[in-house]
Amino acid sequence: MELVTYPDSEMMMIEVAQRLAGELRQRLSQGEEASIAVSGGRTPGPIFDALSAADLDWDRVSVLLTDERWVPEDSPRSNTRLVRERLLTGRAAAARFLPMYCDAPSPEEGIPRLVPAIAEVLPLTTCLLGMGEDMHTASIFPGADNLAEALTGETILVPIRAPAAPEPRLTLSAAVLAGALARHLVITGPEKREALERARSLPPRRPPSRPS
Ligand SMILES: O=C1O[C@H](COP(=O)(O)O)[C@@H](O)[C@H](O)[C@H]1O
Repeated sequence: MELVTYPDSEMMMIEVAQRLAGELRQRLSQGEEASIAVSGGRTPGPIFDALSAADLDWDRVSVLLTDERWVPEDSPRSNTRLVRERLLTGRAAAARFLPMYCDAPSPEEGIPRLVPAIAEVLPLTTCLLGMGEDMHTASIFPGADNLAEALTGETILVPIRAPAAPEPRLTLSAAVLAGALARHLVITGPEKREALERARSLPPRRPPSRPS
């Protein structure tokens, strides 16, 4: 893992957006389609603002989330809502969005409806991850009910309930995230830096195999 630090977060957000756009552009120059999974939460908004203006063939790009809270799209907690408002706009409005929420009563019941479209765009061209101060990334939370499956299982989407998460969630598994051709974890502030160091000091798990 290459650790890059920036003097200010504005510069970081712009540079990360440029790197993501470059990875998508390179992939599109080699093939028909590209895919990007992005985190939700409070951090990535400025990256989305910059990325949405990138000059690339967005109509050949699939956009999905790394994880979603099981709330309808009009909820302020919806990661989908953030992506629609800040990323799928401007030039990027031409991209294809693959949902990670549907009107099923639970994530478990939604999975069969959501997985087929996601399976089609794997491996991901690139992936933008965030991290919480409790070390969760995507919605892979310490203490989550399905933590082992999320970390070492071979499924694509994993339902998650965790003490620190107010609602049920769906997350891409570590296998899908690890299978991305490029991965970026973006954090800001000393608390998340400390969380990152804690996470890096943990013993490694069995590396996930790529889902079929
Ligand atoms: O709940 C979530 O949290 C993480 C971190 O979010 P942030 O608000 O601290 O930036 C995010 O990466 C994840 O996608 C989201 O669902």
